[in-house]
Amino acid sequence: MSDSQPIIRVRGLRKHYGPHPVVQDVSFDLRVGETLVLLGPSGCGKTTLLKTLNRLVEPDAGTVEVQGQDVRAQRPEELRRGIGYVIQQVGLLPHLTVAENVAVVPKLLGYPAPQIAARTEALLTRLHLPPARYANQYPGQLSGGQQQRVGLARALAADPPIVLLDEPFGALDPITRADIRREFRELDELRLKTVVLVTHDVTEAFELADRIMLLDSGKVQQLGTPRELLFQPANDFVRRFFEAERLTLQLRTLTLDDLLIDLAESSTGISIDYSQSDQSIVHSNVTVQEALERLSAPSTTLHAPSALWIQPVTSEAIGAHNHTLDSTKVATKEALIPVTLPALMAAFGQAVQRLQRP
Ligand SMILES: Nc1ncnc2c1ncn2[C@@H]1O[C@H](COP(=O)(O)OP(=O)(O)OP(=O)(O)O)[C@@H](O)[C@H]1O
Repeated sequence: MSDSQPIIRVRGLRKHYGPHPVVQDVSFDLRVGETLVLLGPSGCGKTTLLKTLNRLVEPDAGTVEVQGQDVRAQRPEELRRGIGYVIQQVGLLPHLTVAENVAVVPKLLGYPAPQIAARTEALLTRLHLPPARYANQYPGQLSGGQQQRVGLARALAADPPIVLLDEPFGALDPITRADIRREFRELDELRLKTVVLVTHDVTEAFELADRIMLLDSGKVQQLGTPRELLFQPANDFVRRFFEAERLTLQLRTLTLDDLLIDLAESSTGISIDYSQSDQSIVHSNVTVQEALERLSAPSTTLHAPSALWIQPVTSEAIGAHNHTLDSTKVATKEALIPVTLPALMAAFGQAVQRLQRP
């Protein structure tokens, strides 16, 4: 398999249970290292679709290729060795310790004991379960969030190139869930893997996905980046699905980079006291949400800064900034672009309008 070939290739997949179509003509390609989130209302077929990838469900029609090979040509056990799998009900073996649970698959694969021990220790450490404290505990002695981390460590133990996750954070309270999601995003181990994750949580999908597949009644309604689904919805179902959280999602999806053109316009005429000492610098790749929080949260001086200085960090931003400098002559702090709260809000509004235009 060459690098340009998809690691997962699905064509014309269909599955019925009795008379009910559960997966209807689904096709997609996944690139190595990509995270695809399957999103949609309860019962829309997310789990069924996920399980066709590791042959826990056999489709009625269509093909699934993993690493260039039709999965039907591979023995299910062998196929699953290259595919980590995490489910909401974790499924840890209660009579095995944490370390033994993590070691199950590498042991089955006959890895040497010292290699398994080193891998287990490294994974537990990375997942914030210090081995000295947790390796010899039993699942029943752990919190739900800790069990979930062990489940993830177990799925990663044999270093599979693909990981399937079915509502992996579903059983956790919202705070633990947000924490684990952040850890999950920051885990180098997972950045290199191809991940397919099932959720019905829109925020989770937007935080974790490179692309989202939004399903309804087993049919793909749209497959695209979070930004595409938000700003170029393919149909009314997609539009309605994100309606309740639209503003929050827009604030978290757009970055200051996206607003630079609009900031050039909305900053004109706003007077900024450049001498003020409480202004702080943000990189242009932060989300609008983060910038808003910075401008409205109390700073160390117990009041919010009156302005932020945006430091362009991407080549597009630097290009746009040169344009800003020419047109507005904001040259006092050459490398930085000033923004106040009203200017940020105005630019955000303009950017949303611009991006929503067909
Ligand atoms: N083994 C099965 N036998 C019969 N019907 C099934 C089976 N598995 C799933 N279904 C049905 O197929 C439909 C899709 O189920 P699936 O679990 O794929 O949905 P989902 O989108 O993952 O739902 P949820 O978000 O609620 O977990 C549902 O109507 C479900 O009842």
